[in-house]
Amino acid sequence: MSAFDVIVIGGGVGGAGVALKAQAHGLKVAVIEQRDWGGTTVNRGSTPKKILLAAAEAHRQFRLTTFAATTPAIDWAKLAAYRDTVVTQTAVNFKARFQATGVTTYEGHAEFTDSHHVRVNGQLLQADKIVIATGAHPFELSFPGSQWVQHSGSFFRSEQLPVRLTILGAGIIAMAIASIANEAGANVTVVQHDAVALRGYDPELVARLVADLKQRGVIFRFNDEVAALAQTNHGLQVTTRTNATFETDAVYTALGRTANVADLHLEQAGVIYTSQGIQVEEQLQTTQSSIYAIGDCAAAGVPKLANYAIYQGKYVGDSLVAPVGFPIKYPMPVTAVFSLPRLAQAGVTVLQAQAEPDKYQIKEKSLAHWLNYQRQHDDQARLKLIINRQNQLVVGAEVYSATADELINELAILIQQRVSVARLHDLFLAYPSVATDLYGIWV
Ligand SMILES: Cc1cc2nc3c(=O)[nH]c(=O)nc-3n(C[C@H](O)[C@H](O)[C@H](O)COP(=O)(O)OP(=O)(O)OC[C@H]3O[C@@H](n4cnc5c(N)ncnc54)[C@H](O)[C@@H]3O)c2cc1C
Ligand SMILES: NC(=O)c1ccc[n+]([C@@H]2O[C@H](COP(=O)([O-])OP(=O)(O)OC[C@H]3O[C@@H](n4cnc5c(N)ncnc54)[C@H](O)[C@@H]3O)[C@@H](O)[C@H]2O)c1
Repeated sequence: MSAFDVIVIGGGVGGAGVALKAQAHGLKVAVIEQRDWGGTTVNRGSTPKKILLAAAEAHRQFRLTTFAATTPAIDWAKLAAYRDTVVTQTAVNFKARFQATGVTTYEGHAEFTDSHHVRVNGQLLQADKIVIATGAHPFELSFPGSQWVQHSGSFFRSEQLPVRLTILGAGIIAMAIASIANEAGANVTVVQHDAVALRGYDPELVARLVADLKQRGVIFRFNDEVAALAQTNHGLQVTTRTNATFETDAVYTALGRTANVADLHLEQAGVIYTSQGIQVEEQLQTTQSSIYAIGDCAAAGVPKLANYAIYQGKYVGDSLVAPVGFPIKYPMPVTAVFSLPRLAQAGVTVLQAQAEPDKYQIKEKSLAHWLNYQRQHDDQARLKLIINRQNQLVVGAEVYSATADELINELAILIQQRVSVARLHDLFLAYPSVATDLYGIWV
């Protein structure tokens, strides 16, 4: 039987965060991966998404900025081949990094036999500490014809662009798929069961994005759900709860994700989980103190995002050598929706500020007249800054623009460093750039 100081179940970004930290601390570490090294992020999430998005973005920029009579079409087959090359190479590098640093890798499905033992490919492994980093899978729906439904990951790895595609859910993944597919020439329909798209983001900025996508031809069906799908000679016939019918070629779900816990035999290890994921306390220990859970599989009360999974992984990697003795403390939240244009937020949100008007003031600024936005025809670009009324410091920001993901990171640095206008003006930056616009927009 092989024995380790730490076994990590799951070779995604969270698992890598723990394993590489623990290894750097001199521990003997094993990582077990059952499917693809790099997990969701590398294989079905942000890596393939951002490759496809680059093409859609270039197409949109060409259309908006060149005044050309026609825009060349995206060659989806070649784009897909390039995407697969990048994904494959990234996954290979992911595994190679473990091996280069001395982490032992296993390929196969891991399951607990007790709180210190895990079985993989019939082999029993033992460890003092075990970290569960098994991620999550797409939420499934069940209705007549639901066997024709694919997951969002299938869109990001598709070989062909469907002519007509339908997305279930109007969340963070749906908006990225709708933006990419629409720009690449597909007819897109988004079905959202209630009236709220991109829950948690400023509804006014979300309405701008929805209106923008509608104007480009995306159909939104709010307050509706798909009730049945049937195969026809021409594709799939969709019937909704409100009895609307339409034809489509592919249906993708983007309805949220459920923790991967079912086949780990957690009961053998004394680890409790709920529908939210594996129960963890504030130092990410499960109900069995030698076992931790991190990333998308843990019910830790934070967004299920790659940056949180990595942060939790590093925290646990440190705790394994010397218990930190204090709860995990998360940095200020910073997130982006990779739609065209993008939405991004940092710190206190507009919705939180609106709920506490005595505490926060919201300052809204159009960005459209700044050169960086003019040159990109980004004429809807907007920024909302949240100001703490007591000390007049900026504590949050939301941005709607083609480059919102970049600006939000710059704003996040200013917010976290509590940078004053005077200090910002002392900074010497390359001009003209998105960063130098900050001279004019910071309060
Ligand atoms: C389409 C999409 C786009 C996204 N885009 C972004 C983004 O832009 N920014 C962002 O921050 N986040 C994004 N996310 C979220 C991000 O991908 C996840 O938060 C992140 O992957 C979580 O990392 P993890 O290590 O917890 O899980 P995962 O990356 O899912 O890794 C878990 C690994 O564990 C393996 N595993 C599971 N069970 C077992 C077992 N029993 N034995 C062995 N191995 C097992 C799985 O095969 C998997 O490889 C996106 C997600 C999706 C689906
Ligand atoms: N840029 C990023 O940071 C990024 C990008 C993609 C994914 N992610 C991560 O992936 C997770 C999953 O994303 P997602 O877009 O699948 O989930 P989501 O929670 O963002 O959105 C799901 C949407 O589907 C709706 N919905 C639920 N049931 C429905 C039904 N039957 N019919 C129609 N609509 C229905 C929900 O109301 C919600 O609006 C996110 O929570 C996030 O953690 C992050």
